[in-house]
Amino acid sequence: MSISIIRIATRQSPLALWQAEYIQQRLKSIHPDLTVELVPMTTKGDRILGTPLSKIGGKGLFVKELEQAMLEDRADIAVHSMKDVPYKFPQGLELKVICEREDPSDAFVSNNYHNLDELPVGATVGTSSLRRKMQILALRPDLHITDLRGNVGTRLSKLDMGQYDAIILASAGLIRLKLGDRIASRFVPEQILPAPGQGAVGIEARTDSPELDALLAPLQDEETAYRVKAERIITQTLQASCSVPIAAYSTITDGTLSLRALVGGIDNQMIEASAEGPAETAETIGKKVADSLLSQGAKEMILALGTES
Ligand SMILES: NCc1[nH]cc(CCC(=O)O)c1CC(=O)O
Repeated sequence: MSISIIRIATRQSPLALWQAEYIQQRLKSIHPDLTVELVPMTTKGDRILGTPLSKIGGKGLFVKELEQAMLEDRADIAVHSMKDVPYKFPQGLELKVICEREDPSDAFVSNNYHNLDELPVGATVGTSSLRRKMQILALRPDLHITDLRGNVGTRLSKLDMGQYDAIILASAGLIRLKLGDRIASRFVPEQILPAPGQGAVGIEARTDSPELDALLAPLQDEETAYRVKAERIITQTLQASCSVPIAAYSTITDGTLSLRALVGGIDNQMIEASAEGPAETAETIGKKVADSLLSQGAKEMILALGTES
């Protein structure tokens, strides 16, 4: 029996819908006879908006309902921002493909200032990401970092209402929503190292679907897949939840993958490691960097964070 329809489980935020529609269009253009439908749903993460993510159980809250739908055969695939996908998949589901990466950088967004250096002493910067917070404070210890949640549009309106001098968002999300003109400047990885997988979307589906796998395979971007694989090994090896400030970013030049990662602890302590090698050995490179972080006490730092507040 051959597959004639693919149902995409999706959240209803503008960014989630963009990603689902992007995959819908790509699948349709590769397989013109295929019907590709969206199955919109609301997740727990969408319902609880007032509390910092790190306090309510993390990013997994945004994927559970989608995963349930696939396991119960109400949907066939889910499209994720790779940086929001926990490293562990539930029994019966797996990551199938990783698509081409958008700009992986973090963006400085402000109506009054061009970059971090221009901000006056003690200015207020909005972000709920511990990864962004630790790296901004390393560059500018004087700044006040305050929480900022909600989807991209909500975050921008909070900036526009004057609650923050600047906010930090992923460039990729802004570009996809055609809000790229809100980017005042982009951070280079030496300033703010991106989150593992930032800017890449991936597709999750049931493990027992070889026919579906064949339909999805052409969407894979090999370079991005190696890079994201290397970056995600860090989170996986350290078994870090999203309440741990972790950054990992890699590039591939002439077949050589270079990976750098950071882990933050209490009192703005920060450790880092890097390694490189042939792109096909992405996993080994990831493990090498993770081992170096472990030997510098990453595990103890993470445990200390957990018992902090
Ligand atoms: N945490 C929310 C989230 N998840 C994915 C993106 C967009 C960038 C991407 O696809 O990596 C964003 C917005 C942001 O962090 O500003």
